[in-house]
Amino acid sequence: MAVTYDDDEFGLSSADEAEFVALADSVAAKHTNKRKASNGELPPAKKLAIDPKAIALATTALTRDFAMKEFRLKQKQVISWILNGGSAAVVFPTGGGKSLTFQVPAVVFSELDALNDTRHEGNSGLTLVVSPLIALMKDQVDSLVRRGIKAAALDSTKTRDEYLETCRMLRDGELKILYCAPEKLNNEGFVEQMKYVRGGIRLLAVDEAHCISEWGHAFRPDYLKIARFSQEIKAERVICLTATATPRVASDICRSFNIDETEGLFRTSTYRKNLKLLAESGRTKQDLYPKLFGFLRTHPGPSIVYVTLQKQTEFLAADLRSQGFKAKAFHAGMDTSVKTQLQDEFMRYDDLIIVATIAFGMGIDKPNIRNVVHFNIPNSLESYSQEIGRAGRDGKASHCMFYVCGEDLHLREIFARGDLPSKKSVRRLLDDIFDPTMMQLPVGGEIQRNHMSQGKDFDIRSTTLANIYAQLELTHQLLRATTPMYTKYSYKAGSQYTSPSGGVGSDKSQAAQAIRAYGKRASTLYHIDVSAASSALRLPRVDIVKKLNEWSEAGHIELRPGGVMHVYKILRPIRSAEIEKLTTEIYDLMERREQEALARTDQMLELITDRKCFSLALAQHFGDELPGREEECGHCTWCMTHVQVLQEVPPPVEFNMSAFKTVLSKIPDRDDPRLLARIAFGIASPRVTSMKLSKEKIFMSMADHRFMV
Ligand SMILES: Nc1ncnc2c1ncn2[C@@H]1O[C@H](COP(=O)(O)OP(=O)(O)OP(=O)(O)O)[C@@H](O)[C@H]1O
Repeated sequence: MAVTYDDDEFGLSSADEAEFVALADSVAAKHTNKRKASNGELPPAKKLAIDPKAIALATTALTRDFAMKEFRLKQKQVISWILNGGSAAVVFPTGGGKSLTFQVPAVVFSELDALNDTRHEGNSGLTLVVSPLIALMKDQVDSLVRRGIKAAALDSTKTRDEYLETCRMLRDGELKILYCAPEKLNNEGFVEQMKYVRGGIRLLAVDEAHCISEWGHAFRPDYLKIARFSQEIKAERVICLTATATPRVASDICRSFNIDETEGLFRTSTYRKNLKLLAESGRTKQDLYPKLFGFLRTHPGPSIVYVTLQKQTEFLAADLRSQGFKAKAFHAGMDTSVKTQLQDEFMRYDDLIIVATIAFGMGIDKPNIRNVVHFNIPNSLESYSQEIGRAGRDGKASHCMFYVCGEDLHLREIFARGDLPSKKSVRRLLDDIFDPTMMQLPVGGEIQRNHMSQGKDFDIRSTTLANIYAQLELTHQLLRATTPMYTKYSYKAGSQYTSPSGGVGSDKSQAAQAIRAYGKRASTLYHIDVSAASSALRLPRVDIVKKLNEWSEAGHIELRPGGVMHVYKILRPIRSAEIEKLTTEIYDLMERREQEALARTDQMLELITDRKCFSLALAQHFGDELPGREEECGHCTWCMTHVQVLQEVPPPVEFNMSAFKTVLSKIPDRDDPRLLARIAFGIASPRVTSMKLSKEKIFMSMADHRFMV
């Protein structure tokens, strides 16, 4: 069984690559002069005195634009701090209303400017929101636009016309809020565009800000670049939002964005008194099925059951249906249309159980979810807290059940250990990045590297690879990612493509000729290597990409970009002798991350196996207490029974030499001991996949052993 990882649905955009560079240039040129002070620097952000007028405007906006009666939690404090010129970190629980803390200021800035006569119309600047989920961005933009607020998102789903309209609104200073994915910050054109946006970046909002912390459970290298981006675009102020931040992660966020930790950190209690945190253990997974069925029978209502693997969602949903429940599976591998339909159904019905991977839930704002069940061990206390936070938003009693079983530990260990390559792999990767040709290049020169093939060649997962590049970029300041390129495109051709007189046939431009000459047909698809065509014909590749996009938008072809080539600028020279040290530093850091990932499982288990109130333990993990400093919530499994939940771990097994010999007999390679251990334990990797081993009997044949043995 190969482990399929679920991740958020975000990605590099296809249609915008060529457009962005060209259009950003024109926007940049137009506004360069307007915003720069005489020394080329922006004037420092002007701090407003705390202004009751600002709060009055915010309150009016709340009712007028958002149709809400009053502010919740610390929304008002945050908004006034932001309007006052401060940067903030906001830690509100899931569904706490974080979005409003940047949306209200975004609307109010221009009104405040008019009132104080500080800026002319159209110069009130932009609120830029960096958010990892395309679906979430879309929901928020749709809802803002419905309310008459000028908002847009830049992502791969946008048509050319939508994109151009966004650019026009930016130029005219009409746009109030722009959403983008963190990957966008690698796009040079975009960074330039944001540097010179009309009125400047008044507010940079960073959603899911815990991803910037290396101590966080969901660290994402692209997030590390946001702090640098914020400085480069001279954002006047920043707001970082998260539902889960331990004190250490919150400090990290504040430090990265220069946020005043005493005054600019707004944290509200994570404790939700209507959530009953429950746990039960079983010796085997089989023991837990009847318990789950019984629980769902006695606790009816909309429910989410979280499992780890995509396959499990299907199996368990089928099991539940056979027991008479209305249950459906959901995971990231499904078609977008199916996922959207499932989400709609879940919103509509009051008896549907969704069995899902972690891909389900972000952006689901259903008030009456009665149960959130974890049928496997959650990733971390942070994920657990976020996932259970989806229950009972209507304030009514809801149940959060965690079924724990020793068998699941293996699965968690697979996840925790999957990202660490062998040290040799890291060294080979670095030798490939810093190859002799690269070493000859001057500072400022560019190198191109294909992550996909590097991952395969050196047996490193794509997330790990991105991490290593981020370290080279931010920690070691050797490289800097710039706009990635699609080297290869595939397309399906419509009748217009082949007709000599149609729109495409009559196109005699050089780019059109290049496509016709280099687009090679293979069954139903044409494939074109844009870089090869570009260098052979001495034609800028951007022209070919533009033409492909143009035909695609006109409906003549159906375009599918592929083969991303990452482009890096050289920031400083490196000597060959440095590479060994660099390898050790990078490897050591990744090894530490592996240990932290393992520790997160332990923390998750301690929460429910300790002799302690679950709600208190969870609150304390986030640097919080129960209201009134109570020691017990009174409604978790511990408080209700005062009996410890025992996690039944299978006893360790003796090392099985014959099983190991079988592994050795099937794998002739002896260059990487970790590869052998991975196969025996059941950890997939690019090399394991390319050797087609994950379906072999030896794969996971020693899953009952400890990995380190
Ligand atoms: N002051 C308020 N009064 C009434 N409803 C509010 C208020 N603030 C926010 N809401 C509503 O609460 C819901 C959750 O808000 P929002 O999506 O901003 O939460 P969030 O903190 O971003 O949650 P998540 O962590 O899940 O992203 C939304 O439906 C929003 O309209």
